[in-house]
Amino acid sequence: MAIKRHKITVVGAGFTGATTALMLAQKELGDVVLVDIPQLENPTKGKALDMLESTPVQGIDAKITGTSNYEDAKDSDVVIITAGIARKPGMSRDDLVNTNAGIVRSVCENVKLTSPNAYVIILSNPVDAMTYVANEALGFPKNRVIGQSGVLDTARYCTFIAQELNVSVEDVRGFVLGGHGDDMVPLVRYSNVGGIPIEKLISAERIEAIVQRTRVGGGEIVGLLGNGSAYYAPAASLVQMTEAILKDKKRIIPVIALLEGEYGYNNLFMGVPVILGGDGIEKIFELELTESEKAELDKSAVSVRNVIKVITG
Ligand SMILES: NC(=O)C1=CN([C@@H]2O[C@H](COP(=O)(O)OP(=O)(O)OC[C@H]3O[C@@H](n4cnc5c(N)ncnc54)[C@H](O)[C@@H]3O)[C@@H](O)[C@H]2O)C=CC1
Ligand SMILES: O=C([O-])CC(=O)C(=O)O
Repeated sequence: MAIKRHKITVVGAGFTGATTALMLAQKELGDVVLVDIPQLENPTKGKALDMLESTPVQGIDAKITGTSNYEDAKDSDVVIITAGIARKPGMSRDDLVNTNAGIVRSVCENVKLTSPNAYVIILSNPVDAMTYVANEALGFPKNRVIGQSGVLDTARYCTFIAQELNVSVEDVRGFVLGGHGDDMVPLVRYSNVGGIPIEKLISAERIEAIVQRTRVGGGEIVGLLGNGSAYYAPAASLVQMTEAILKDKKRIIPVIALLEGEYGYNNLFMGVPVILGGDGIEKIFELELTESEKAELDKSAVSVRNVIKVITG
């Protein structure tokens, strides 16, 4: 049988969705279908066509199409969900929960019917709770329902460490665990630069400042943009996750996964380090945590559960 290109659907053709579609095409990860609501069908087609017309200039082979019809997205290998509203200054991600739960649920009902074998990556906020909602609506095996938070939060953390030391971002390694809220848990003990623990290179006071800036990193961008939230780094994070799956790279990265006993939590979707490869979430790593790290993770887990309670009652 002829080898076919991968098919990747991005639901939500707004800032994050459109940026993700372009970045996916630029990496030639597959053909991209951009889906938005029927009222926005023409602008969605227009964005996709504009991107497609950039491909000869960029020297990339990828079809990019826009639609509001899930039949066009049929049998996608990966579906990325960015549909929903974004926060504005003064709002928390949790303020989006009721509106976005309805949107994510209806999107997932369509995805379930048209791409039953897809690996689904959720971005819509509050993302831990939205991954829970997606899982309920999809009914897919847990390795195929994956939320994005940790790649982005870790990227921000590593950016700030590289800036602090004036070294290459390529040499910075770290992990941010927990929910995608202001009580996320950057793991300082597991962070290094070129193998050197950051605690040997940066003062405790400056590390604490980096941790705090990471925790409110999304809010920093929301404050600067004034009318929406981050999209370049979130899109890059989604592309890294998609690439890990489609190329079976077996990356070790933090994603939002269903926890069934890991770290002592049950029936909870939250950010933990996993192997992400051709079968989605292939393994969850349970890192050894100190008492204070575990207490921070517990606090973050309580926040995630409280948001889920808003929708489940
Ligand atoms: N988890 C994370 O790390 C991040 C999450 N986000 C979240 O991603 C979401 C999208 O953010 P942006 O792209 O900046 O917002 P945006 O407003 O630019 O785009 C959202 C798009 O979703 C579409 N949409 C709404 N209902 C839909 C439906 N039922 N079906 C298909 N499309 C639908 C809208 O028409 C709009 O085009 C927000 O909830 C935001 O908070 C954003 C950045 C990072
Ligand atoms: O802050 C927001 O609302 C969007 C987001 O999740 C992020 O950029 O981390």
